[in-house]
Amino acid sequence: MARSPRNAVPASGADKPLLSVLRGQRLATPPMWLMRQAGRYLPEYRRLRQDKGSFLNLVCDSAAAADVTLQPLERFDFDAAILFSDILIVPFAIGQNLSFVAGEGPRLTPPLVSADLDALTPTLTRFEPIYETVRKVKTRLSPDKTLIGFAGSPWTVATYMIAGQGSRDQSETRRLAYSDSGRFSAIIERIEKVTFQYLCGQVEAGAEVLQLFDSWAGSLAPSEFEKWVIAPTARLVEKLRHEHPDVPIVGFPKGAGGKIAAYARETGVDCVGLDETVDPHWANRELPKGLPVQGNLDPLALLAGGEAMRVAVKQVLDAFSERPHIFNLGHGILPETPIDHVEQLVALVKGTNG
Ligand SMILES: Cc1c2[nH]c(c1CCC(=O)O)Cc1[nH]c(c(CCC(=O)O)c1C)Cc1[nH]c(c(CCC(=O)O)c1C)Cc1[nH]c(c(C)c1CCC(=O)O)C2
Repeated sequence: MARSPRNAVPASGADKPLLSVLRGQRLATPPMWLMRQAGRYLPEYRRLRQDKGSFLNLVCDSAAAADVTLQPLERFDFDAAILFSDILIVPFAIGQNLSFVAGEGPRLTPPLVSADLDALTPTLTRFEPIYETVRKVKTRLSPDKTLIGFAGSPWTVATYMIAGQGSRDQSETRRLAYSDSGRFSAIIERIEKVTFQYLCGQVEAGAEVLQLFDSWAGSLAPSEFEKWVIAPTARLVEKLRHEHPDVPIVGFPKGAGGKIAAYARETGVDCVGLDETVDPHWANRELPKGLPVQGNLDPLALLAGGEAMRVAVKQVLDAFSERPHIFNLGHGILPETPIDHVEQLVALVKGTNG
């Protein structure tokens, strides 16, 4: 099925390569950014992070979070900045307590596996510092760069809210979805509603693209995937589209394998993010013609660097040479990644490596 670009390119976005690709144009040099590009592999991030004490303090300090958002663009010729925040700010605003335990990951209390949704007191003012970060970044961003806002998908956010933490196979959440689908639907719908408000707030503050991170999309059986990944994402995309028709939406159903084709056809996203386990040639064959894709270099190829990285980069570039493509990793950059490998990657993708 051929796909025509949904939006005409407005004058304000005409000189932003990332927006051009999201509107269906193929560029000879793909625009690029890296998931988790602001983070622990950067010494300047580690310094600021230490000064602020906790990750949540850093996220809620708009001036510092704006600095962190822009740090990677000061070093590398990336085409986009991604708001420095976290997908778990939504459960925080829905009323769970949020903390990040060093070496163990996030904690949300009370976990909804035992607590009732109605016991939580929504506090949407918890979004205010994030919107302020967006405004601050926007005033400092050069005109050819794009600011990406984001949220987690309802399914992935639900897995954290229910377990109260990350989980290996999301089994508590998958079990609840089968055993009490009414209660589970209510949780999904609450997340969907608050995420919609949150993303609209980001756009109103200046975000130009939205990405939905669905990190645990891969853990669901196909019919459950339809119910809890595709349907809520499609509803969210439709509402956002109605409110902000010019803002492209990238969906990233990590680990979804062959179900990515249905995701691309049925959710209405403008671009599909691919993780590194997806064969780019398969994706190019199976995804709707003309649909932009984002990805999907293995973060470990970047970590390894050298000839292995060069080969892997070429495979990704070649596979998507006839489709609108945003170059990215298949998942977040690893904290141990050497900075000079990132420099080499940018040179390879941008063709400035001689
Ligand atoms: C599942 C998920 C989370 N957060 C996110 C996801 C979806 C993507 C994915 O699958 O990685 C998304 C996220 N988290 C962060 C961003 C910022 C923007 C970016 O640079 O991409 C984004 C887009 C910052 C962060 N979020 C977190 C850090 C590390 C915090 C620190 O500095 O200690 C950063 C930079 C913390 C976090 N946040 C989360 C976990 C599980 C953890 C702990 C694990 C870890 O430390 O990597 C939840």
